Amino acid sequence: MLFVRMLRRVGQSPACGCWTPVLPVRFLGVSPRQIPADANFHSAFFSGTDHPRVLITGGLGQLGVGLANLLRKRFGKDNVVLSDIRKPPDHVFHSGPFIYSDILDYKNLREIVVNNRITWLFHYSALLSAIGEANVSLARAVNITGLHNILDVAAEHNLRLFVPSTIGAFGPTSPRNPTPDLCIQRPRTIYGVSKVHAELMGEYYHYRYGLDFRCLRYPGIISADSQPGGGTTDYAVQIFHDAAKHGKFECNLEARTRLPMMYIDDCLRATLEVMEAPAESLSMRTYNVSAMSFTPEELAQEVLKHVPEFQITYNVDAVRQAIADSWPMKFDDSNARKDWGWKHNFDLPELVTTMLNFHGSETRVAQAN
Ligand SMILES: NC(=O)c1ccc[n+]([C@@H]2O[C@H](COP(=O)([O-])OP(=O)(O)OC[C@H]3O[C@@H](n4cnc5c(N)ncnc54)[C@H](O)[C@@H]3O)[C@@H](O)[C@H]2O)c1
Ligand SMILES: C[C@@H](O)[C@H](N)C(=O)O
Repeated sequence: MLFVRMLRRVGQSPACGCWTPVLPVRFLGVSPRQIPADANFHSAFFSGTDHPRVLITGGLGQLGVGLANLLRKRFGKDNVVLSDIRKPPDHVFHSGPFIYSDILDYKNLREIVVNNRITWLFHYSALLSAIGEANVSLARAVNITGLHNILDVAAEHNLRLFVPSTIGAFGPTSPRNPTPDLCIQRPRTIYGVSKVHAELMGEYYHYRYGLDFRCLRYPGIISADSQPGGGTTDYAVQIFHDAAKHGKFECNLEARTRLPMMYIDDCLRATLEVMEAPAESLSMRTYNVSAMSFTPEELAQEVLKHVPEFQITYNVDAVRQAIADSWPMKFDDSNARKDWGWKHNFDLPELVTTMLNFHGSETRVAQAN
């Protein structure tokens, strides 16, 4: 299929001297789709009763169902459409609108946005760091080509767009302890490269076309009722299942590998908060967000307080270890705290108690308490 993009310049903004909304328009067939020159791309206003209509892509992964639950509580069940290319389990299918959406299919994306009158888009589809290294061409397609489709559909339909980035957007030449928002970003994974690309493209679309792009760099996210999708930080989720069930865990990272981490409730709340923040409060469009930072050894010590017989052993995965060694050890998120009031609720002790309470009701955690 031939995609041709037309850039339409409509004049210069007096405030910044930059071009005011200039739109990429895709031609599918012969008729160009044009958007009124006076369209407001910076912020859509929603009153208390006029909620955003939300689409979540890649929604059946570790984070999407939790995000849908949070957004449905806030905006109403029917205003949040979850989508993925996989078949949803029964409880997800019955919990609110679900739709098939392949982000590589632009026409399908556009149909969904139009038919559901979408105004906010949370773009969660991706291949994560470890699985991306095992399948570089698919990661490149989903994480880069897919992102281009998302940016275009968001710009064409005046959506507010959230795209998560990651600690993986930094590399061995970045300052690692702490890692600030603005510094060298030369990641060595296809995942990291695609996320730096997403940050830069989103910001470019913001400054060039007025797209309301918002992005947080998440740490490794730890969740109790959803499984991670093939990342380097997955050990910090699996350890709780294994500690509660078997009283032991084999870790695929070295004992002293320090990485930034966050409990899922903090991550999803940060996501909603940055999307609801007034545009004037955002001095940047891509922010680090942080909560805690620990090593497998430190995590195991905390688990031991709840599961006295717990044992951790190490069988290091060379690919994951090399990735982890190139990532930040600690994240500097002072800009998020200053600009839109970010504040985490879960530190290591609360995280471990919460995770083991979830997994432990009929296991050795319960017996120990
Ligand atoms: N989980 C974390 O620790 C973490 C940390 C930092 C950033 N992030 C980012 O947050 C987002 C969500 O992460 P996650 O952990 O839920 O990921 P995940 O790997 O668990 O889920 C990704 C989803 O994308 C879907 N997907 C793959 N190809 C697709 C396609 N062509 N079209 C539509 N969907 C497709 C998959 O089916 C999957 O359900 C990702 O962008 C990820 O990079 C996650
Ligand atoms: C850190 C994050 O992006 C993901 N959990 C990964 O390890 O790939």
